[in-house]
Amino acid sequence: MQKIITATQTRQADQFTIANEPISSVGLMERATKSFVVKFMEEVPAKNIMIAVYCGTGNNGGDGLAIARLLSARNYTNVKVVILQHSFKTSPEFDENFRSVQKLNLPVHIIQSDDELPAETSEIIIDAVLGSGLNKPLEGILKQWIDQLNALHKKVIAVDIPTGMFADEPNQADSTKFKADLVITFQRPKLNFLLPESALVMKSWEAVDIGLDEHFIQSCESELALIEEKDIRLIFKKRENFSHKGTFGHSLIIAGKDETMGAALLTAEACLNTGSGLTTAFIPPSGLIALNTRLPEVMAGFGEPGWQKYSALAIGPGLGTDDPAVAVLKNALKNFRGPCVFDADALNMLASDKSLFDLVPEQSILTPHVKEFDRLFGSHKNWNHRIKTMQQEARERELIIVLKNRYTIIALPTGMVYFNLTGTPAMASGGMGDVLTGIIVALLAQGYSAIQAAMAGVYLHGKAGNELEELGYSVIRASELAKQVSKTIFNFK
Ligand SMILES: NC(=O)C1=CN([C@@H]2O[C@H](COP(=O)(O)OP(=O)(O)OC[C@H]3O[C@@H](n4cnc5c(N)ncnc54)[C@H](OP(=O)(O)O)[C@@H]3O)[C@@H](O)[C@H]2O)[C@@H](O)CC1
Ligand SMILES: Nc1ncnc2c1ncn2[C@@H]1O[C@H](COP(=O)(O)OP(=O)(O)O)[C@@H](O)[C@H]1O
Ligand SMILES: [K+]
Repeated sequence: MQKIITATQTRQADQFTIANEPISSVGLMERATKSFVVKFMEEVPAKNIMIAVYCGTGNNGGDGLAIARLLSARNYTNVKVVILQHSFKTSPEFDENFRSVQKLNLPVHIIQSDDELPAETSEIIIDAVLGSGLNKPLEGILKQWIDQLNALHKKVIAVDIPTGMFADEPNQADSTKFKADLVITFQRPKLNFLLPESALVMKSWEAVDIGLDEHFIQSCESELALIEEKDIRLIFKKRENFSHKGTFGHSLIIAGKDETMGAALLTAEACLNTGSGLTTAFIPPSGLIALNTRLPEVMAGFGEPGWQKYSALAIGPGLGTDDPAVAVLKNALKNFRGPCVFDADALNMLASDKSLFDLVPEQSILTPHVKEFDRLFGSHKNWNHRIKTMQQEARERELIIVLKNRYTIIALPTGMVYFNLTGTPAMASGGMGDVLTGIIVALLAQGYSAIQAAMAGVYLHGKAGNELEELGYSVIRASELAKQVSKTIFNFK
């Protein structure tokens, strides 16, 4: 688990590292920019490409100057520096790197407030204008310059954070930000990189280690963290020699209606492949032939389930929200006493009847996508706002809320909020959420706690997608992912 820290805490981590390593501030900048350059060289291997490094006059600008010098030392032959002198205030680290650059044979253009931007012929722009020191949206001449640069549609690689983008405060949708193809960021991704609004500003990001004091970072007060593979490895138990189907629990899936039987099949298939000992799917009779044909390992259930024999329940995929579906949900809420995952239409029914929502047992897992989330908890002005809501609701109702997205967010009853980084846009296809529900219920049935099942389930789901993408899938069918998950778990051994 890696804590996500704010811009202020990052500054404190810089200061702590400087004081305790010890290392000078400019030495830390040198280390950061060397890490940047290593990643940059992987992205842009052609040494003769024209590169313009746009620098501000603070430490992000200081980074830009150091990067220009380091690229030049690594035989990039067409590097120039453009300093946007929107203010006459410079940082000492900027000054020191400016002196170093002046000793080299690098073209340096200083643009002052009443100057026009010169024509730009470089193919690559490095954005080192402003970083985490941003304290207000861009305005005046700086905004004009960045608007002009955006209009050039060059390939832009930003240092640490795109100019004009706040790291952790909500960003105004219409404020000017320097649009980046790639952000090479220091030590940790910033919170806002993980939220969908960032797509307006940046296409991708890579975090590079700059040797900030990790002990200090992990001790920062933060309720936000990234899930790491090692966290999931700690969760997984090996299947024992004398284990049998009874060891791995019995999953109950209540899902599907005539038009959406596939949702039930996908949930059940993922559940099987995640190692549930037994799986029973309560589906309408119209789905029986499909179930028996496609998934002979799964038992079909009709009528009233014998609730006590099941270890875990998943309810909702493709279930519909008509009166019989409501009756089924009410019946489950009244009678089932084991761990539950509520998905899709179960969430929609909970949203339309808050008295039902209040019956959801503590430690249950809810897996809404954003629309289901807003139906449950009301509309939100932005994703930062959604995180606050899920944190509050998870705490108050003692639930595990899994808000699905590119980076799925998991809020725990403790108030901690985890971001999952596995997954790929190749997974953006129908039925993928049903598969996640099947994975989670299988983990619950095997005796993993709700927190473990949610975290490991989300991680595995995305990891299976990554594995398939590496095998050459540009789009992944949910049923392919449901198959892959068994191999993904195997790879964990
Ligand atoms: N050793 C270290 O410390 C390391 C630091 N590192 C690097 O430092 C970066 C942070 O640097 P930074 O704090 O100097 O801030 P930066 O983003 O360059 O801004 C400069 C100044 O601009 C101003 N300003 C703010 N908003 C504005 C606006 N809208 N329009 C106009 N001006 C505005 C504001 O000045 P003020 O308004 O307060 O006078 C601000 O102070 C960080 O992202 C990373 O790249 C790494 O090298 C690792 C080691
Ligand atoms: N761009 C993406 N990157 C990573 N994962 C994605 C992406 N788009 C969708 N997913 C994943 O696919 C699943 C979609 O869930 P959901 O919207 O409920 O699908 P459905 O209702 O079709 O089953 C979620 O787990 C989500 O995280
Ligand atoms: K920047």
